[in-house]
Amino acid sequence: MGVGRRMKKQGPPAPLDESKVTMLKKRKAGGAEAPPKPAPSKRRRSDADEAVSKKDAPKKKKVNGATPKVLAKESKKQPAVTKKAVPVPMSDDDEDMEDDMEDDEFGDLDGISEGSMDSDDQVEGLSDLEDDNSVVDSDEEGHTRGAMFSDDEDSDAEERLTAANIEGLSRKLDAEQQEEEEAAEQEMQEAAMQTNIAAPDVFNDQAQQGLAPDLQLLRQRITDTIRILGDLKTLGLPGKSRTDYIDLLLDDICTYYGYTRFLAEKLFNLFTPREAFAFFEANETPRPVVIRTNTLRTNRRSLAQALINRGVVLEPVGKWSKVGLQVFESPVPLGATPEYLAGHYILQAASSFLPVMALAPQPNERVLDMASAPGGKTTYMSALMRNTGCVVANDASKPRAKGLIGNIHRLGCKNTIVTNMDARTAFPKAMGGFDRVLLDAPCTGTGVISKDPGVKTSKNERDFLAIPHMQRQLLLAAIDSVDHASKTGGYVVYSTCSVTVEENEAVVQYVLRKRPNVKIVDTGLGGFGSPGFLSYMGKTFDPKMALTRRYFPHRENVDGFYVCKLKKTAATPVTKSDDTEPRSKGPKKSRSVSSAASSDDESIDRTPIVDENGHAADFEGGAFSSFEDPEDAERIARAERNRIRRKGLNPKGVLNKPKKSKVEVSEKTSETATPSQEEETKDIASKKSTNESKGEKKTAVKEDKKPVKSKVEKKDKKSAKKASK
Ligand SMILES: C[S@@+](CC[C@H](N)C(=O)[O-])C[C@H]1O[C@@H](n2cnc3c(N)ncnc32)[C@H](O)[C@@H]1O
Repeated sequence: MGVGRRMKKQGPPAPLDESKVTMLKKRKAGGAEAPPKPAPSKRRRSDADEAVSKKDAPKKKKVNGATPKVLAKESKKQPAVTKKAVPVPMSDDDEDMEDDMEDDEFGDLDGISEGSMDSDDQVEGLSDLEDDNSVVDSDEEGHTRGAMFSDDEDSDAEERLTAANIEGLSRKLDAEQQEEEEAAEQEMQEAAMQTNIAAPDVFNDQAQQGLAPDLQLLRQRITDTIRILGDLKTLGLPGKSRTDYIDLLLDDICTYYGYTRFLAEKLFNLFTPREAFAFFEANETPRPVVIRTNTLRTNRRSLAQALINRGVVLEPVGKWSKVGLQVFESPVPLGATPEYLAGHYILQAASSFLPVMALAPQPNERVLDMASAPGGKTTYMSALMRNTGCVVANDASKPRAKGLIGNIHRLGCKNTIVTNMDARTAFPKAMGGFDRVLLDAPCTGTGVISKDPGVKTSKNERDFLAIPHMQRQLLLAAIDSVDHASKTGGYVVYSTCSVTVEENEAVVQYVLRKRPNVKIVDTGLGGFGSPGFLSYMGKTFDPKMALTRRYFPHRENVDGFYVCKLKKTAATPVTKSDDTEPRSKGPKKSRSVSSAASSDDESIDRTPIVDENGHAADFEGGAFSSFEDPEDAERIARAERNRIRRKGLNPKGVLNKPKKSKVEVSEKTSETATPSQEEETKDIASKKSTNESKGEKKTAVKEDKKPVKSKVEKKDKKSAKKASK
């Protein structure tokens, strides 16, 4: 609450220093030579100033079609069930794609979000983030707005640019201050109300008196319940437990914001009750409109100048990006300006810059963008690589791939190849050995509810099983497609626009188990964002999970996002299915699973897999196996012995005879599968076998029968017949 979120800066924010704006405005009025005067502490603008600027100011359309004041009021007073989030302008690509999506061949990916469909630009990786002095945040103390865009252009140009933009920024600041004042007043009223009521009886249902709930009362009850949960001992009613209060709160959240109980609970569990409320609230307002400068065509200052000349009010998105511009007001549609059509920028959510910044692709590298449409991140990568090297931009959806191609052309990316394949099976078979891979995975979209409120009701339990399953498969394929011996890279970045643990930390944890040849490394995104979870609902994760980053709408005022960077330290060993060599004892030799590797012995990578301390890792029966797991093997053997005993035979005698094992059979059938697919499938099978052996021993025995029956059983029957004769 408080300042409208669209007006709030993104990133670790500090309020805009109004004195700097005032100072520059005065300089503008009094000539460039006018000495800077100290800014008034309370009001930014004199009444005279205000009158002049109000008279002179052209009537500008807010980028979202509403004034910030109105927005703020809406967000404060109106509940979600009746209000709609103010729409963010869509990029041409998004609009084009809407119809196409209907008959998308990937209709089975219904529950999947395309994420924040935007693109990215010139970020030179971590080092640039650290020493980016050219981008000066407007809120930073001790510098003037004259240094807003960069330090490599003459100050006159800067002055003109700033002066043209200043009026809009000044209006923005006024609106912000007014909102702040209103919010503070409301907060004081709420606080006064709350302190008067020692322990409100939230179970006395006044909110639902008629047919429709009284949303004002409902909201009050939500805040009351949260307050009580913060001090249950003192404020809780006798006989009412924490669970009772949480139950009531969840019901109210569902009614007020319009979520299914299933999703409300899932999201609620990520936070404290108070923070959960802030999260649900933030999902009701759109994030700020951000554009990314395409540095293949222009630079940020020139772009800002051109747009300001068209009456757009903007500001650098934050110190963390050299290429982002946050747009506050625009009298022109941002998806149709000459600059847009000329490919000077792309509409792109701020959070979607982050995975590319973490990946930090370098010029002349070979990079794969596994799920790339509509290409916000692909085109950013291309720009960072200065149109050198090669970006393979893949997407499984043909209609979406068309939008991707459109963006690639518009933005002038010449180092990009578009492919249209299912990345789970295509990579690394079709292509491998990349220096870096980005997997911006299809997800449930719980981080972008403000853009797509349909998520509130459309995502069910099945989605939260099927989508993480797909994400795991894709991430294994991403890892297998990277060249661990790359001189410049060897990195994979995994990102989603979802905030659930199932789609983020749990997926990463799964691949760490399956691929001990990768480790989590720092994203290089600095202190921006929160660390990944180290534990959740009784599950603990790799301690390095803290290096992964989470972004939330209510914390950073960006779309909910997750970014994890992995470094591949050794080749992925081949699984048995494509290992034609006899197995030797001791540390396993590994083989690069590139497309060539599966067919060409020359490319066998014999680098032993080492752990972080450089010791050869022993994967016998370990992370790369499934039915080879000792406990599975033991279960299978026990079931087999029991089966033979039930036949009245001696298991020792029968089992010593040579026979075909189930593992061999299953290997043959899965010969065509890629390693990642195969392991994922085996993993599910292995889980199944564990469940069966726990509760359904009979089924397990029955399943084990098949491969053995053909040879051993027939022999047994024959010898039994002979004996009876
Ligand atoms: C989050 S969106 C990608 C957004 C894109 N990275 C960007 O920044 O513009 C996820 C994409 O994954 C694609 N996708 C879904 N399943 C896939 C698969 N098995 N292989 C490749 N792409 C897939 C979807 O078509 C969708 O375009």
